[in-house]
Amino acid sequence: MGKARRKASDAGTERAGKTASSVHASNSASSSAAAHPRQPPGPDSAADPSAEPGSDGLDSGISAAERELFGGKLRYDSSFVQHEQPLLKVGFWGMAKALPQMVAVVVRAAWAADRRALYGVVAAELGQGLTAAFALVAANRVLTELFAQGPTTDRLRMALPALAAITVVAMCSAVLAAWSVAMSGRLEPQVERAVSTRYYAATARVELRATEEPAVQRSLEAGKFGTDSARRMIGSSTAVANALIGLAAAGTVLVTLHPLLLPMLLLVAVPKGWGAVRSARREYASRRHWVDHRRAIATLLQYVTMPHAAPEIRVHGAGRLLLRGYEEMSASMETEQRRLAREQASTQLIAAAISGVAALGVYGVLWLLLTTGGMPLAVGGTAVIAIRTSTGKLTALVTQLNRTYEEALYLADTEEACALADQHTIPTAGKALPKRVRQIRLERVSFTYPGATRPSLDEVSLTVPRGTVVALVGVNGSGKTTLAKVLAGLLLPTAGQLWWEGDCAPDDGQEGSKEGQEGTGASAVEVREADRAEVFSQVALLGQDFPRWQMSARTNITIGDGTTAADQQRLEQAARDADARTIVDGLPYGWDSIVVKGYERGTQISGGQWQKLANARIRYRAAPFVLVDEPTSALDPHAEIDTFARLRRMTDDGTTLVLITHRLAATAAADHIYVLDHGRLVEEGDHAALMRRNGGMYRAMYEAQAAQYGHPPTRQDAPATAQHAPTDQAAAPAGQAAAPAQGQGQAATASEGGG
Ligand SMILES: Nc1ncnc2c1ncn2[C@@H]1O[C@H](COP(=O)(O)OP(=O)(O)OP(=O)(O)O)[C@@H](O)[C@H]1O
Repeated sequence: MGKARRKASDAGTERAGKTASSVHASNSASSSAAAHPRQPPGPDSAADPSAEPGSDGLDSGISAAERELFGGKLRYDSSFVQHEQPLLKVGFWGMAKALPQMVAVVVRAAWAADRRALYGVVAAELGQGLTAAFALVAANRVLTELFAQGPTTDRLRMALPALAAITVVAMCSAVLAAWSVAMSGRLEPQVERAVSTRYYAATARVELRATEEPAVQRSLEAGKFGTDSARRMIGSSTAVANALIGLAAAGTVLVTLHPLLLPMLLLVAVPKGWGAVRSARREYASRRHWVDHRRAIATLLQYVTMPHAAPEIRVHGAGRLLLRGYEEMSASMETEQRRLAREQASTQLIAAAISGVAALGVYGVLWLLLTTGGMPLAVGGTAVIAIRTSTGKLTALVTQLNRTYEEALYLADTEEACALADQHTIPTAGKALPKRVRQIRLERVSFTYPGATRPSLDEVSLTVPRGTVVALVGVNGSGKTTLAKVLAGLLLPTAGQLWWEGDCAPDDGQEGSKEGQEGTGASAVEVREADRAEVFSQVALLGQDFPRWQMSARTNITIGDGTTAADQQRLEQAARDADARTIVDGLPYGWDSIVVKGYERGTQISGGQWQKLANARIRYRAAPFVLVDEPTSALDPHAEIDTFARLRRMTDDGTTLVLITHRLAATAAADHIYVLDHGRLVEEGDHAALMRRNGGMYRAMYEAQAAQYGHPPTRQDAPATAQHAPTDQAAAPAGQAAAPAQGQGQAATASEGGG
């Protein structure tokens, strides 16, 4: 029993740890904690674990260190705690009634994953129940022979067949138990994989906007914890089945031997069952109440060993602060564990005492029956054996039922998350894009993030013509990144329309042509109706905080095209184009080097080198629309100028570059510049035109930057840095001519405000 409880506890700790890593991975953890401004309890509350958990479960149990380090109780906004109360509320019979439904979920998953293994587990468990019943019958036979009249040797000889049967049955039982272990060992990882694959595949297809909704976010987060619950449920359901079958077998044999034996068995077993339930609940309640504390401790320790925190840990003395917090918070945990152990011990003692009294009564009744001739001695002996084995089974049943129920709640979260993910999934069908996309055009596009009070994009109208460099400029928070995500089809406009416009092949029967354009060979598909997979296939993205895949240098580039097998030639070309080849040459294992430390073949690369790899990744993708957000923020001046020149050259083959950068020297070479402010398009034009605009936002930003170098620019000239940009503007790609008339009256075009 203790072992089983320990296991359940481990599972909980594992969960807490798992969440801790999420906390640690996301800066939002602390902000989330801050989002729950609670009045902290007095400093003694942690040291007074005898105090009942707070009614809201939030305020009590906080230590001084936790308050100092986290500004309050560290409560991660994860709904993995949402089922803790129901579990505590549901009684034993409630659990028992819910059992078939719970087990059905996992049986269905097992059935789909590996039927033969499932049959194997079921057969082995049924077989074990039968062998247990057989063993009791054989034991009864042995006792009957032993208590019979006659010389001892004769009685022993008579008992031999039954003894042999017991041996054979014990062997069969051992083989069946081993078979069950082997089959469930085969089944468990398959079920876990099936559930995980379903969950992660569904999650990866969710619309980006939906993931911004707190309810969806929470549900998807909660679903994570049920993936390994499916595996654990195989074990716990098997244990429940085992205990049930064993009990049924023992009960049947006992009733057959004497009708009074079954109620007697229950009299002994029920107190133990009560003790098990009470202990499991108390442990669960304690874990629930202290889970945040555990997680906070885990977070502290993770920081101590995290490479990116290492400098501050040493130089700022942050390590000392964390370790002090750890010691204090651990001391609170130890006090709680001592309290729990004391209470568990007393429950065990009470249960054992009641059970002992019941056993005394039972043995008294047995004695009475035996002495009055109401029961043969052999049957009495069998009853004692059955009572002993059955109490063990009943205790196991209660513990495992508790555990199965808990796991089933987490699994239900996963099921719910999958259903929600399916509800918000990116559609897999849609209209095909024009064969030759000429431009992306936004018509009064607005976008508001879920829960936001104001739009991040406000009626923006603009055009991104194929084969040009389009720069998005604006102060922090003006909506540039949001606009890039809308252009990429990741965020759908909450209002307005986004058109992918181009030419149809003469006879391709293209649907979605705009009215009035049919028959002209022109076509436009609105993004909501478009086949989104096709939209994504047109786009390469390099975000501000691009992912740094903890994988090989090769994969960090080839992952740019996850739909095809890695191509070495394409890889080499992409690396050369992004000036990343020299980085790979310097790595100890070349392309196979893992670009983070901590693994074999692992090595650390610099921030700028990461950025070059990411630049190579978008080249490897070879998509016609490339959206880059601050692609040079970590590069040295020469590398920066060179990278912008290389990016500019991408348009030579008709690729479109949407460039977001605060380095206005680079935007000077763009074909068209859109200036955003508070989500609105406020200016547009090329650099020279925008610089002629008196009081213009672009000009003000540009001049502020240039002044840093002590060389205020003249209004018309392109800056000196821009001259480093390739001079291939002369070979302006088709479609560029359409660029200046894009703002459609919303933004002040540079010529309007020309000074
Ligand atoms: N996930 C989000 N949820 C809610 N609001 C968001 C989210 N992302 C951005 N915003 C808000 O939208 C607005 C525009 O943000 P965006 O990241 O597009 O600006 P930006 O111009 O790219 O800024 P920066 O120059 O700092 O990168 C900001 O007010 C920001 O707070």
